This record gives sequence, C-alpha cells and structure tokens, in this order.
Amino acid sequence: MARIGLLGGSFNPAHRGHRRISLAAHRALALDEVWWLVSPGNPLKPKKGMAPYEARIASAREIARRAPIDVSDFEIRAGTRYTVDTLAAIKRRYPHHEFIWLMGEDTLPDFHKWKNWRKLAATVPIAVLARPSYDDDARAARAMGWLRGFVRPAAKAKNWTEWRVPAITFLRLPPDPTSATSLRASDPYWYRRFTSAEE
Ligand SMILES: Nc1ncnc2c1ncn2[C@@H]1O[C@H](COP(=O)(O)OP(=O)(O)OP(=O)(O)O)[C@@H](O)[C@H]1O
Ligand SMILES: O=C(O)c1ccc[n+]([C@@H]2O[C@H](COP(=O)([O-])O)[C@@H](O)[C@H]2O)c1
Repeated sequence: MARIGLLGGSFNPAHRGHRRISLAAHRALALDEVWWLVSPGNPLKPKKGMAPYEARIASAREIARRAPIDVSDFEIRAGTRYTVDTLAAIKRRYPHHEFIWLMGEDTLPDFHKWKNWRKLAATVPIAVLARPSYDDDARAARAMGWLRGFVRPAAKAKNWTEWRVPAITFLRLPPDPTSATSLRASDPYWYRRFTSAEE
C-alpha cells in the first residue's frame, strides 16, 4: 500500500513554498510520495491571469526535480475539476494506494464553498499545512464548525492511514512565505519561459 499525499493547486507558477511544504508533509506523514495535481482550472478562481496548463505543469516539474514529488495531469485525464470528483476517480484508478489530501491554511476559509465538501472530507483524511499569517483565518473558517469534531493531533499524524474519516490534522511546518501571487507580480510573463516559441 503506497502512502500518497495529494497537493492540488493552480501552480501559476509552482514555487519553493510548494516544494518545502510537500517535503515537510512527506516527513510528517511518512509518505512514499507527494503528487501535485495541477488543476485545469480552480472552480473558484478567475480564468483571467491563469497561465496555460502546459506552462504551469512545466514549472511544477522544474520545482519538483529530484524530490519524491510526482507532477500529475490526472484531472485532465480524468476530466474532473472538483476535488470531490477527482478523489473518487483517483481512488478508483489506484485502489491499492492510501491517499491524504494536503491543503495550505489559506484554502480553509473558502472550503465550505467547495463542491460537496463534507463528502470530500469523508473520502480521505485531510492535512492542513501551516502558511504564514493565515492561521487565525483557518481556525475561524466556516467549515471548521463541522470539521472541529474530527481534528486529530499532529503528534499522531503518521498514523493517518488508521484514521476513520472524516479526519483533519493541522501540521505546524517550517513557515514559507512564498506565493504565486507575489511571483506573478514581479514576473507577469513567467510562463513564456515554459511555452513553445510557435505559440
Ligand atoms: N507558502 C506556502 N505555504 C503553505 N501552503 C502553500 C504555500 N504555497 C502554496 N500553498 C498551498 O499549496 C496549494 C496550491 O497553491 P497555489 O498553486 O494556489 O499557490 P499559491 O501560492 O497559493 O497561489 P496564489 O498566490 O496564486 O493563490 C494550496 O493548497 C496552497 O494553500
Ligand atoms: O472542488 C472544489 O469545489 C474546489 C474549489 C476550489 C479549489 N479546489 C481545489 O483546491 C486546490 C487548490 O487550488 P488553488 O487554485 O488554490 O491552488 C486545487 O486542487 C483546486 O482544484 C477545489
């Protein structure tokens, strides 16, 4: 049974923060691998400003080099956009793997807007990864009203495969302030490096 952490994201572009949190989660959760699921399009984010898929996946491959991280276009192949659908499809496709959903603290305040988020939380355990300056918002998140009853101690996080779902744990990882938003602000045309000249 391979133990896989799934980090879904826009990766617009991928950055050092993604790599650091993935490596820290790899250790904290005793994972075999982290899979970066590069999203064809986050249903809650505007399309405007989203670089081509090809560039986002290429940037992810560059950042993930020589790490136990696999960059995946699973959502393109499965035709899924919503995480709850992706998780159902990935569990069907890999019945012998154990999966845990990884998400940064900044995604928790909007988690109650995700499609069937309670069902999602009942599909795989969730590990929330610390992100500088987002911890108060995360604790106060609307979804936490329901999820609070399912919190598991980070000290026992390596036992996640034994948890009955829903289960959510908060990992206090070394903080990394990097964000794709600030990278785009300093280099709006970053994706040109990754797209073919003909385009
Ligand atoms: N520095 C970081 N610390 C903790 N979690 C992070 C960090 N950067 C990204 N994440 C998490 O990784 C996942 C994918 O993030 P995403 O690709 O949206 O990058 P981002 O930097 O948050 O992008 P943007 O600034 O465009 O919103 C999300 O769950 C996000 O919370
Ligand atoms: O399923 C949903 O309704 C849903 C709504 C918003 C975001 N997500 C997922 O959350 C992950 C993080 O997205 P992002 O754009 O913040 O990097 C990515 O895998 C998205 O597909 C999923």
